[in-house]
Amino acid sequence: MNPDVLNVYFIMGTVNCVEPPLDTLEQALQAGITCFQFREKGEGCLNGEAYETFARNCQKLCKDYGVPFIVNDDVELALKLDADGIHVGQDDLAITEFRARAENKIIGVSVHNEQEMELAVRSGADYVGIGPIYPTKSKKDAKPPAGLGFLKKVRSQYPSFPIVAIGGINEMNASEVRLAGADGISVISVICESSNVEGTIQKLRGARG
Ligand SMILES: Cc1ncc(COP(=O)(O)OP(=O)(O)O)c(N)n1
Ligand SMILES: Cc1nc(C(=O)O)sc1CCOP(=O)(O)O
Ligand SMILES: [Mg+2]
Repeated sequence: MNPDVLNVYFIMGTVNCVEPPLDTLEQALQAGITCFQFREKGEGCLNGEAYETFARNCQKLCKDYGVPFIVNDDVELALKLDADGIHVGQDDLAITEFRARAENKIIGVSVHNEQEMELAVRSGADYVGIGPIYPTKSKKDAKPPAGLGFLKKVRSQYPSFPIVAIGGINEMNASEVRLAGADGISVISVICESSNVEGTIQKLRGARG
C-alpha cells in the first residue's frame, strides 16, 4: 500500500467523542485526515442496528471525501459493508483467514515485538500499527508505553514497510514519532477532544522526517 495513506490516521467511536461523532468525523475529513478507522468499542458503545447504522454513516462520509474506511476488529462488518480494510490485533482473527475472504482489502495489524512484526509481514499485512508509544487514556487494556525504541528498530529492519505509530500522540510529539520512522500517526483523543479540529490536524500533519 501507499504509506502516505497512513499520514494522519484518525480512529473514532462514539465513546471517544465530546461533540456529535459524525460532526467530529466530518471536520476531520475536511481538515485532511488520510485514513479513518471505525472503532466502536468500550463501555457504553453502540450495539446491534445502531452500531451498523453508525458505521454506515461514517463510511458514507469517508466515501464523500475519498478517505479509506477501515473497520477495527469486526471482520463480518468489514465484509458486509465492503469496507476498504480491517485492523486486527494479536487477539483478533488471523490475517491469512481474512485475506482469503477479502483479497483486495487493506489489512493492518498491531505488533509489539520482533516476532509479531515478522509474522505480520510474512502473513501479508499491508501495514503495521506500533504502540503504545506514549501513555494513552483511550485504550484500557493497552500495553505499557514502549517509547520510540521499538519503532526505530522496526524501521531499521524494514526500511520501506508501511508503519503507523499509535498511543498518546499529539501536536507536540508527532514530529519526533515521524523522525523515528513512522510513515504516519494514528490518534483518537487529540482529535476527538480538540476545540479546533482543523488546527490540530494541520499540526499533526507535518512533513515526513
Ligand atoms: C492503527 C492501529 N494500531 C493499533 C491498534 C490497536 O489494535 P488492537 O491491539 O487490536 O486493540 P483494539 O484497538 O482492538 O482495542 C489499532 N486499533 N489501530
Ligand atoms: C486504539 C489504540 N491502540 C493502541 C495500541 O498501543 O495498540 S493505543 C490506542 C489508543 C490511542 O488513542 P490516543 O490517541 O487517544 O492515545
Ligand atoms: Mg483489536
